[in-house]
Amino acid sequence: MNTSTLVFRQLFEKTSSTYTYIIGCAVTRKAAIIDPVLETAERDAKLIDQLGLELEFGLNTHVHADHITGTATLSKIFPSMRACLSDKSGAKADRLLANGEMLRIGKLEVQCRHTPGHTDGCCSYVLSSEGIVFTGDALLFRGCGRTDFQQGDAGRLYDSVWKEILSLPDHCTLFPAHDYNGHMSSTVREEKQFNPRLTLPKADFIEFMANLNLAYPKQIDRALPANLKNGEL
Ligand SMILES: N[C@@H](CCC(=O)N[C@@H](CSS)C(=O)NCC(=O)O)C(=O)O
Ligand SMILES: [Fe+2]
Repeated sequence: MNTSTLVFRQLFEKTSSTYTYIIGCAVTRKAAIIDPVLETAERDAKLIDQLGLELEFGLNTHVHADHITGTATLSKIFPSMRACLSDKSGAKADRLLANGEMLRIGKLEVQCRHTPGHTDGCCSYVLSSEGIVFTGDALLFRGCGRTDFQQGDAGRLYDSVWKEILSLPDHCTLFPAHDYNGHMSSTVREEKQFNPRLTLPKADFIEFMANLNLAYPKQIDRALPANLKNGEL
C-alpha cells in the first residue's frame, strides 16, 4: 500500500457485519466511499469531514440483500457525491459502470471489474497501483458470496473470481464486504492457496454452493427494494 498517495480507512457495521472503506487521494483530498451502510452513514460522513476529504463517489459493489446502502443518505450530506453501481445491477444509481471502466479520484485510479455470480451486478473495485482490491461479496476471507438468491450462479461466480480477482498479482490485498469471524483482509496468494471453496474443481464448487443451506439475511425484505433505488427509503 502506497501510503504517500492513499488515505485509507476500514470501518465496520456490526448488525450486518459489513465493511465500509474510505479511500482518498492524499494530495488532492478527493475521495470515495465503498459500501457504506445506512445506519453508519453519519459516522462515516463525520470521519470524511475530519480527514478533510471531498467525497466524489459512493461505490456500491452490488445490490446488497442484508443491509440498506448508505449512498442515498451520503448524497444528501455531500451533494456532489455520485453513487455508482455496475451497469448490470438493474438498479438506480447516478452512474452505472461498465466492466473495465476507470474512475479517477485525484491521483488515484480505480477500475470497476465485473465479478458476477453472487448477483448479476456484482463488481470489484481495483486500485492497481496500490495493489488493493475491494471484492464485495464475490470473494470473502476463505469463502465467497452465497449463490442461492438474487440471480446467484455458482459456476459464474467461480469463473469471474478466478478471471478477475485471483488472476491479479499474488501480493494484492483483498478487502471483502463482510466477515463473520473477525478477519479484515486477505491476499490473492492466500486465497489461491487456502480458500476452501474456490480451490475446489469447478463442478465440486457448484455442488458445495448448492448445499450451503444458509438462512436468508434478516433484513432482506427491506434491503432489496431500497437498494434497487440507491438506498432511498
Ligand atoms: N446472517 C446474515 C447474512 C449472512 C449472509 O447470507 N451473508 C452473505 C453476504 S450478505 S448478501 C453471504 O454471501 N454469505 C456467504 C457465507 O458463506 O456466509 C444476516 O442475517 O444479515
Ligand atoms: Fe451480498
